[in-house]
Amino acid sequence: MIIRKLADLVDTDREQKADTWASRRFLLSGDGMGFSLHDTLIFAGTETPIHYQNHLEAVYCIEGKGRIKDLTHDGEVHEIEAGTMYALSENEKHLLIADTQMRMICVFNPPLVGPETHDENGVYPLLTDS
Ligand SMILES: CC(=O)NCC[C@H](N)C(=O)O
Repeated sequence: MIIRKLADLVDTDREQKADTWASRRFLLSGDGMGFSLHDTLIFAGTETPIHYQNHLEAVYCIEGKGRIKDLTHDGEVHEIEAGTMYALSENEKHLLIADTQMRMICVFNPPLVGPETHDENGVYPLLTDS
C-alpha cells in the first residue's frame, strides 16, 4: 500500500510548477499503478493552452470556477465548477480558463514519469522510467 499526504509533495520533485498552474503528483509511473494521479491548482485569472497528444487525461474539479474551450470541436465552451469532470477522450486540444483558483484531481494514462511540463504547444512528452 502507498500512503502519501499533499504536504509531503509540495516543493519536492513530485511538484511541477508553471506560470498558470502547480501540479502535485501523488502517483507516478514508478509507483506501478498504470496511471498517474495529481492534485493540481489552476491559478485565478489565467488561460492555459493544452494539447495532450500522448496521454489521455480525466479531470475532476473540486474547487473553483472557470471553463474549458474545446478547440478540437469548433471552440465549444463548457463551464467548470466544483463537481464537474471532463475527460479528454479524443486528446482534445483545449484552453483552460480559470475565473477563480481551480483545484483539479487529474488522472493520466499512460502515467506521467514526474518531470513533465508543457512544451510550447501545451504537450507533455511521452517519457518512460529509465
Ligand atoms: C487540469 C490540467 O490539465 N492542468 C494542467 C496540469 C496537468 N493536468 C498536471 O497536473 O500535470
